[in-house]
Amino acid sequence: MTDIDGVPGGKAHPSGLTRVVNASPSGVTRVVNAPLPTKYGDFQAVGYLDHDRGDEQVALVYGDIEEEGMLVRLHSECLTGDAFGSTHCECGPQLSTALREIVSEGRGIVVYLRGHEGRGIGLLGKLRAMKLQAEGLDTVEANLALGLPVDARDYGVAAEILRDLGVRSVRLLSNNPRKREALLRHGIKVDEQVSLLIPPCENNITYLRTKRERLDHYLPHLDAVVHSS
Ligand SMILES: Nc1nc2c(ncn2[C@@H]2O[C@H](COP(=O)(O)OP(=O)(O)OP(=O)(O)O)[C@@H](O)[C@H]2O)c(=O)[nH]1
Repeated sequence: MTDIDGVPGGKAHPSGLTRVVNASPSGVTRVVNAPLPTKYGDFQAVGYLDHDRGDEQVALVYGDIEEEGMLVRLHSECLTGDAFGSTHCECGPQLSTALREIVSEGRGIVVYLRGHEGRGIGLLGKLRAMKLQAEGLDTVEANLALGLPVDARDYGVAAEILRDLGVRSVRLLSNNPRKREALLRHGIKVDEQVSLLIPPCENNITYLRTKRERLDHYLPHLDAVVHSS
């Protein structure tokens, strides 16, 4: 068990508010731990600086950290879904469900991945892709029509953050097999992939079917939905 305030090599920042830990060789620095009470439960927000990309990253930690088998969600940033409640995708409900499941388990971590917006093509790229989807392309075709990769996300920073927190193996809350493969590649064991199935709605059923058919996401619950498109 690792206490996130007791990181080896950690030292109190003169401000007394932050804790600065030496940069790890892999390029993330833990900058601050702050209590984050939420409507789901009381988390610790652990803030990191990613030196390679310059991104500010955050991990939400609930309960005591275990080295093995932590329930972990790697959540790709989605301003439209997470903050605005867009029903184009299921990102918002996936985030809230993950936070709830972690609280109900008593421990777990959400790594909220900045720089992953739009599967890595950025907010403006995603909005342009959404416009093309409204005109009839699917989510894969839309990225390609813009001359952008279908999925440009890298999970190296997520693995570095998990390692810094003292996590060696996870139960991964995700329907995307590529996240599992990416974590394994970056040296974090995945004991289990725990699906995060959100009931579809009229606005996202086509998008979800595309993710299942073209991006290999595990979404068996879509079979139960009457085909409307
Ligand atoms: N390019 C693009 N990205 C989108 C679109 N809708 C949502 N996203 C982004 O997709 C990312 C989430 O990826 P998904 O493929 O939905 O799910 P995932 O994270 O791979 O898999 P799960 O772990 O099961 O959620 C977020 O960064 C969203 O901003 C879209 O229409 N086009």
